[in-house]
Amino acid sequence: MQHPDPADFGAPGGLFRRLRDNCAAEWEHYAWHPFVRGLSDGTLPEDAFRRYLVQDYLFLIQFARAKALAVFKAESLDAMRDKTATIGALLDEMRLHVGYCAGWGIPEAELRRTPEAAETVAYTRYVLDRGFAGDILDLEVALVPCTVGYGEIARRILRDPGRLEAGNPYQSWIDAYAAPGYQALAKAAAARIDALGESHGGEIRFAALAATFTEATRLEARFWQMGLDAAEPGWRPGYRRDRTGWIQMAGTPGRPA
Ligand SMILES: Cc1ncc(CN)c(N)n1
Repeated sequence: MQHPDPADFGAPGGLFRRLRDNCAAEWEHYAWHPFVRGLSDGTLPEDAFRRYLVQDYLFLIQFARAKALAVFKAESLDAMRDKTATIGALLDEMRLHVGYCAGWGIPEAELRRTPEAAETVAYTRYVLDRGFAGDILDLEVALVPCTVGYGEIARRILRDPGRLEAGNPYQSWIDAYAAPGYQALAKAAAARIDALGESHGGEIRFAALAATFTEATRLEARFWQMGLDAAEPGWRPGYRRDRTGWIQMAGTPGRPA
């Protein structure tokens, strides 16, 4: 476990932090999953990352649908405007994603023809279902582990003593989520949960909201695992394959060899 981040998301005592703290073990498993540690130290097998990238494209399409549902469910005209802007930002991000995948040797045609993995279907349809069945707070709580989680993950990686910076093949992915624009988006998402908690009965509804948040967090971790399952078995963070088998990389201050 790492030290607390001074620029943490959500207000102390606010609904976002209460939801996150309520599922601390599940959140830790998501935010510091072996996949994430492999991104940080650069040892994640490329097959795992490619599998993740393709499925993330499919995920983002469904995520845009969920954001559109949030416009429909929004509690005010201002909220409708804000949500509409985030859909625009997401659709722009998808264009970048297609270019990024091309850089990893994955053409757009492959993104389009690949079927969704069971983990992608489970996560995205779960979020949509919470939104269809509930109100704007139910939907935003199902969405928030995604937005804030990646903001926190990028910050954890930047503080990781075992991080490989120079020559890390995943550095541009890390940079995208550590960027001020994404960090501001994640902060706003956590603040919105706090505000909706006040206006929409977060206290009295806590048990149901916590169940949704925890399930979405678990499904995020399953999404990382789906990527890892595409790699050759036996990989662990800090290890690389050579002709003789898995070998541990040289030690760093944070990760002894
Ligand atoms: C599965 C997943 N979760 C979160 C994010 C960050 N918006 C993402 N791109 N993909």
